[in-house]
Amino acid sequence: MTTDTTTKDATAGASAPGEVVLDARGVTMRFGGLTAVRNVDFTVKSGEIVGLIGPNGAGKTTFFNCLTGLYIPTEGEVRYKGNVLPPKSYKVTAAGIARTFQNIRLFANMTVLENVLVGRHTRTKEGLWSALLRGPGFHKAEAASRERAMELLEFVGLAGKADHLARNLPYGEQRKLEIARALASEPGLLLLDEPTAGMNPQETRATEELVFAIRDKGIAVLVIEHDMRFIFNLCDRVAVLVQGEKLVEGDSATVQGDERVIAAYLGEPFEDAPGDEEVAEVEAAEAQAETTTDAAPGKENDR
Ligand SMILES: Nc1ncnc2c1ncn2[C@@H]1O[C@H](COP(=O)(O)OP(=O)(O)OP(=O)(O)O)[C@@H](O)[C@H]1O
Repeated sequence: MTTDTTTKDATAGASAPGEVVLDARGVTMRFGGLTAVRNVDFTVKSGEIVGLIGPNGAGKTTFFNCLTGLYIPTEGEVRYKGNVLPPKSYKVTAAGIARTFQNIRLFANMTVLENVLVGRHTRTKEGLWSALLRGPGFHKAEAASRERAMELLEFVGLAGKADHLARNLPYGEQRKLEIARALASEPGLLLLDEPTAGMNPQETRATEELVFAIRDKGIAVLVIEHDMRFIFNLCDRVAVLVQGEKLVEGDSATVQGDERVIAAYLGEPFEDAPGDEEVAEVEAAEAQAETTTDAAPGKENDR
């Protein structure tokens, strides 16, 4: 049981159901002449799992970066629980938004437990002097942090590997560890950037279960992913970005059935798609060719 006041409990970042936790208004991000994200309005409420999808280069990661203080939007603003985001990513984490990255960013030569402890630094109040002097306050805080880190490892299924070096974990477990480290900052909103990239189907299903369990703790989740089956199984709501703009937003069925989404992924249907007449002509020509071949003596031996 966690008793120390320097740490928060498992649901510290949780909010009342239905409360808007993330509110992005008119977010635009330009890089020189290129507009990567254009005038996007977007909200996430507590208790929700929201998906962000779109073809390559649609602006998903850029938008994520605008939500985590990595980029300051050229226009528009982002609020977390009513407050405009601070312009530094560590301050955004401290405010309650945690994230994982498309390319895993662990401390490879630290243990699994140490990686989670690093994620807790925004939630411990012990200062430099306390750490240097290693007084009773420091030891108490450290014990509480370890206890919480172990709880999180238990939650993601890695408690048995707390002492392993992060670099020795298989790929799927490294992704779980990243999630545990993000949860260590006790967020109210967790952003996952392609959490199933490179995973096999079993690992993907396990990740789905893990995300549901995170949501059940009262943490809102926003996820970017290319695996459509994963997204449509998982999300209460899905937004589609295309060329930096939000094209469609709705529940899975609405988004899956929207012709504009299909067109954005597959390209517009051919204007001159072959009609019945053309198909009949081709079939007739093929039949004719077959007859000619069969009739030609010694044809088999010519090959
Ligand atoms: N730092 C940057 N400087 C200049 N252009 C950038 C920068 N970051 C992204 N872009 C451009 O912005 C556009 C959107 O890129 P972004 O990576 O956000 O798309 P994405 O939807 O995440 O793509 P993917 O699914 O391939 O990861 C692209 O044209 C990209 O080249």
